[in-house]
Formats: sequence, C-alpha cells, structure tokens
Amino acid sequence: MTEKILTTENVRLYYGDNEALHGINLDYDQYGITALIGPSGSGKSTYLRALNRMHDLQDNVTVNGNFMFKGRDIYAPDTDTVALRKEIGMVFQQPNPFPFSIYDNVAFGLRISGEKNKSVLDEKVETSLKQAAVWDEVKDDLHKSALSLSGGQQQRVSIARALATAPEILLLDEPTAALDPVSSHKVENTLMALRDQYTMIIVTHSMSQASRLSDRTAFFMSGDLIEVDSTKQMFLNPTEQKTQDYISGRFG
Ligand SMILES: Nc1ncnc2c1ncn2[C@@H]1O[C@H](COP(=O)(O)OP(=O)(O)OP(=O)(O)O)[C@@H](O)[C@H]1O
Repeated sequence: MTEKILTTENVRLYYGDNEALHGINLDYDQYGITALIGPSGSGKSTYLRALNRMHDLQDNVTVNGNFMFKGRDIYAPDTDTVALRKEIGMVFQQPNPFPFSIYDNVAFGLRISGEKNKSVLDEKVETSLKQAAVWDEVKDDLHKSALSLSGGQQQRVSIARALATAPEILLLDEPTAALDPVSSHKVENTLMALRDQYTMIIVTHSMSQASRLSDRTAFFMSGDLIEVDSTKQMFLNPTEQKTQDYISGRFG
C-alpha cells in the first residue's frame, strides 16, 4: 500500500461559534493532483487553509481534528509554522508577488531560511522559474519588478516562489480564477508538468479544469465531504446524487 503523505481526520473548524467544517476525513498519496470542488461557501478554502495552519493568522478560528504530514502532527504545539509552510506551500487566487524584483521574490523563502550564497540562490531561482514554466519569459529581466509582469506571469512567479523552498505539498486556491484563458492554460500546463514531483491540492470552481487536471476529486457541500473518488469515476459515474447534480450544473 502506498504511504500517505498527508492524512486529515475528523476535521471540524469553527469561525467563532459557527461550525464551518463538520468532520472531514481525507487522505493524500504522494504526488498527483486532488481537486476540491463544491458550491460557494461549502468549505473548500477553509479546509485547504487548515492544511498548513493559515488560520493561525486569524483570531476567532478553532481547528479540531487530526492532521498528519509524513507522520508528524501538523497542529502539535511545537510545530514551526514558518518551516511547515515551506513544506506545504500555498498559491492564492490573486497572484501576489511582493513589490520587489522577480529574483528577490523567488529567493525570498530561501533567504528567510538563511541562504546567503549567491551561486546557490542563482541556481535555485533559475530552477524554480524553469519548473514554473516562466523562465524563458523573464530570464533577461530578473531584476525587474515582479509587479510589472502580466497576471499569468505573476502567478507562475508565485508558483516558482512556492517551489523554491522545495515543498512536498502545494496548496492552490483557485490559482487561475483571476487569469485570462491563455494565462490559465499556461498555469494549468505548469501544474500538469509538476504532478509527478509534488502532491497538489487545488480548489477550483471550474468543472472542466478539475476534470482536465486532477487525478482525484473531492466534492464538498455545506461543510461536509460528500464524496471523493478518482476524477474519472466522479465525473462519469458519481455515487451520490448531490455530486451528480452539482457536476451537471443543477446548482452551485
Ligand atoms: N474569515 C471568516 N470568518 C467567518 N466565516 C467565514 C470566514 N471565511 C469563511 N467563512 C464561512 O465559512 C464557510 C465556508 O467558506 P469557504 O470560503 O471555505 O467556502 P468555499 O467553498 O471555499 O467558497 P468559495 O468557493 O466561494 O470560495 C462559509 O459559510 C463562509 O461564510
């Protein structure tokens, strides 16, 4: 049996007194893409953000449940959350480069970890930008502001920034929702090319994107996980009527 890289068990999350996730159980094999789909407000982003403790940054959120990453308890009191977020990186809906150069954006996490050697930084910046399939477009302008790039390029630089710290898991929260179709296509191709090297979990509203990109799909509704299966099975022959109704566009 394949070792699970990440397991989440009985995840309950509260915003104040309001329970937004009602006991989610989901495990992940190493590598491949899992899509989280479901109507607006079903808890996809809430669940995703719990995986690398992004809710710690917000008051009034209580997370219960069991989260194990390679045998380590993510919510153990002694977890170094900065180190955790290097291993479980995140890419957001809005491309969010920092207001400095392309090079400095990608080198950011490495420098925070104490890397000062210029040739190491140069090499990692180049490798990460290549992995994120944006190197050819920016290699002559690495010292230009990342904010001067197009949205699609900014998003691939954000992916490069996440990859630079050598994460094992990448969380992607609607990474193409703010992009034009050509840029979305490029970002999708980038993710496809990374599927054999990373474990990726992507929230998407696009059924066509979920079916194109993912190996496995999980359907959320009203804070519950309704069904999870191979993407093929989910789209061709889901077990639950609610899943069928959602993917055929009857609601959401
Ligand atoms: N910061 C917050 N404070 C209070 N309630 C929140 C907060 N963020 C989300 N919620 C609530 O938690 C529930 C789940 O929201 P969440 O954003 O996780 O859903 P989602 O499936 O990702 O939706 P969408 O597809 O629209 O992004 C919703 O009822 C939402 O109102």
